[in-house]
Amino acid sequence: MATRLRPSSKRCAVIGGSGFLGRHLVEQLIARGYSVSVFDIRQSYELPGVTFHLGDLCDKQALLSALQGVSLVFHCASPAPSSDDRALFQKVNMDGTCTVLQACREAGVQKLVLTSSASVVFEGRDIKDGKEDLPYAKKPIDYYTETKIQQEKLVLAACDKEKGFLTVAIRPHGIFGPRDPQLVPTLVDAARKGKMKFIIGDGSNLVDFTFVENVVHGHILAAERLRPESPLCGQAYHITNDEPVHFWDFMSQVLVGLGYDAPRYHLPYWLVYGLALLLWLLALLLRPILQLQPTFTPMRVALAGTHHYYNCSRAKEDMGYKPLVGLQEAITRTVESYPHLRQGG
Ligand SMILES: NC(=O)c1ccc[n+]([C@@H]2O[C@H](COP(=O)([O-])OP(=O)(O)OC[C@H]3O[C@@H](n4cnc5c(N)ncnc54)[C@H](O)[C@@H]3O)[C@@H](O)[C@H]2O)c1
Ligand SMILES: CC(C)CCC[C@@H](C)[C@H]1CC[C@H]2C3=C(CC[C@]12C)[C@@]1(C)CC[C@H](O)[C@@H](C(=O)O)[C@@H]1CC3
Repeated sequence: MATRLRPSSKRCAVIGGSGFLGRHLVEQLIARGYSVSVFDIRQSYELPGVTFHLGDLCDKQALLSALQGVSLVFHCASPAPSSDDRALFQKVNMDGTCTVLQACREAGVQKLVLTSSASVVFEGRDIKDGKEDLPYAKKPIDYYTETKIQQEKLVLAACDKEKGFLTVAIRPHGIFGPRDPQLVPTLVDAARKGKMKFIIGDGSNLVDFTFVENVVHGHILAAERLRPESPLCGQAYHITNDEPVHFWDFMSQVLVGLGYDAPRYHLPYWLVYGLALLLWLLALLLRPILQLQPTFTPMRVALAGTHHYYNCSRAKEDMGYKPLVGLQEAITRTVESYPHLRQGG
């Protein structure tokens, strides 16, 4: 019989540790004296103190070998929202998360911190200062959101103090920062194609964008405060920059910072949303013969034209969370980190 290593409290695993958030989390964990095993389908960097285990999180045996001697697991793996692949989201975010839970229990892991998303409550309608008690979206706009809801439910329901397996979910919103493959690159790509001239709606909608280092801080606080007697067990926590900003001001700051023009002309929200829906249907119909990836998806248009900002006082009260980096500094640092995406660069 295989011997099980005794879990050490400073030994953790990051599932999805090769990704944008995962890598920032790994770097901070190393700086705080943890030894880290990264489990991912790819290896995107090397770092002293980090061991890479390549595998799919749907494969329990592969997970089990990576979780040996680990007491704390962060699960921040997911297919990219832009893939819009229902089968893949179900397999990885739902079935795969069940496998992660089984593997954690079998390997004797004591704590699991899930990266969920504030979007689990977003249905395309305004959310102002939303608290964690908002109901899950009944009609999620895309497959990504649909499976993130199921994933969060699975993880929170698995919290079991008697069996010594504690879980918590972090719900960040609009993560940005250096090395993000999604927000800034998509924005710049759209600007280069001349698609960022327009403001969707009247431009007054307030939203949260959260600097990646603040999201990492929230994850580590949650892990360290998660104990049998703490209020964190089986709960979800919003982690934001706590500085809602006008969506189009944020986009303009990033674009202008990189040398592009800010969007200027207004288009009615419902017109753009309707067009995005038509385009999505067309892409779905043509999928067997042609792979279309529209820039303006219904989800992106909804996010660009509504209020969606969240209250993070639960995280402040229960885990002493406070953003470490303010929004202006975060935007400056992010813009500076993308010299290759500058206009003419
Ligand atoms: N980026 C955001 O704005 C945002 C906001 C809220 C929540 N989240 C959540 O944060 C987490 C991290 O997102 P990110 O932006 O860093 O994404 P990312 O794509 O950069 O990282 C995800 C990582 O998961 C890995 N992965 C995917 N499928 C896997 C599988 N089957 N087995 C093992 N590894 C697999 C990928 O290889 C990648 O390294 C995700 O769970 C996402 O839902 C992201
Ligand atoms: C083409 C324009 C209208 C917009 C260009 C920028 C967009 C690519 C981003 C603006 C808001 C971003 C965002 C996400 C992806 C990238 C944007 C749409 C998420 C949907 C990614 C997944 C997360 O879980 C969501 C969350 O709740 O944090 C993100 C919400 C914001």
